[in-house]
Amino acid sequence: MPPSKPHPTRRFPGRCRRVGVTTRLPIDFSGVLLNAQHSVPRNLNDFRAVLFDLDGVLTPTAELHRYAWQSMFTEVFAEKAVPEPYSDDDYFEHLDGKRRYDGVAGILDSRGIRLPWGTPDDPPTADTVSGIGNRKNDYFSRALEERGISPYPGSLALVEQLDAKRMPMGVVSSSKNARWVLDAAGLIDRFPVIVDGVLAAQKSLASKPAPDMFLFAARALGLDPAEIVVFEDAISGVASARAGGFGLVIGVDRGAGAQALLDAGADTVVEDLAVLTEPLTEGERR
Ligand SMILES: O=P(O)(O)OC[C@H]1O[C@@H](O)[C@H](O)[C@@H](O)[C@@H]1O
Repeated sequence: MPPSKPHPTRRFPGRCRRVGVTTRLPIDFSGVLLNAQHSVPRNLNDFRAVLFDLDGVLTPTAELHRYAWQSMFTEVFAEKAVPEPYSDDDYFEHLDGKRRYDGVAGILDSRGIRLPWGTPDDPPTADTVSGIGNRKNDYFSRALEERGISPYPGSLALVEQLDAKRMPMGVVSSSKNARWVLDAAGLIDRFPVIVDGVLAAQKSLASKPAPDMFLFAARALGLDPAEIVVFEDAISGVASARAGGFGLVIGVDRGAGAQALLDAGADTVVEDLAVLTEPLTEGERR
């Protein structure tokens, strides 16, 4: 199963190897929606690293999570005869961007259901918050295995351009499957810093919208949050980066809604990271 899949678990050093290189990120923001409440620089020359959320920012796995949550909660709500059916609004309000069991607890709470928390080892049949979360993980794992995953082309292009400029980059994802997804998408070697749901559990880092996971990544990079750009598609994730005092928070609208992301504290919202890539030169196009 994904969490125990044999990945080359890299322990990231206290300080990212590539930090300290003075990098320039000459991205032009003209034409991109800006939040009038914050002053957004015209370019990113003052920033020294980039942190990406994973599901819905680098890879279309938010779709798989949505499908898995919907399948599992439809089943569980039927078993428990819950009158208000599960809907996509539940996903964006209670689950998107949050750690697995926090999401389950949020939805159950919204329906007035209280269950024991259980432990991460609970089987998918257990009537506990953890058991229900693990039941969803079975759906997610099967879907990922059957369908596979590739990065969004625009996200891959931006990551490649930043990598070429030796920009330090990291991933901050609530998912315990993050390393599996990054590996399957061929991205894992791009990121010297990965803060995922497994590490968050080990270090007791609070779920987004608390800033803990992003702040942990900033410390691993050896940088002040104000020096770092964050890309996030979840309302909870945008709020988390804003609460952490990150220098620039770019919302990626994959369904949460541009206004909701701006309201949560995004400086700007894009629909795809491709709009931030530099155009290819004639030679590169050939
Ligand atoms: O159950 P996992 O793989 O640990 O993922 C937890 C959460 O991870 C987040 O990245 C996703 O946005 C959520 O949809 C998901 O529920």
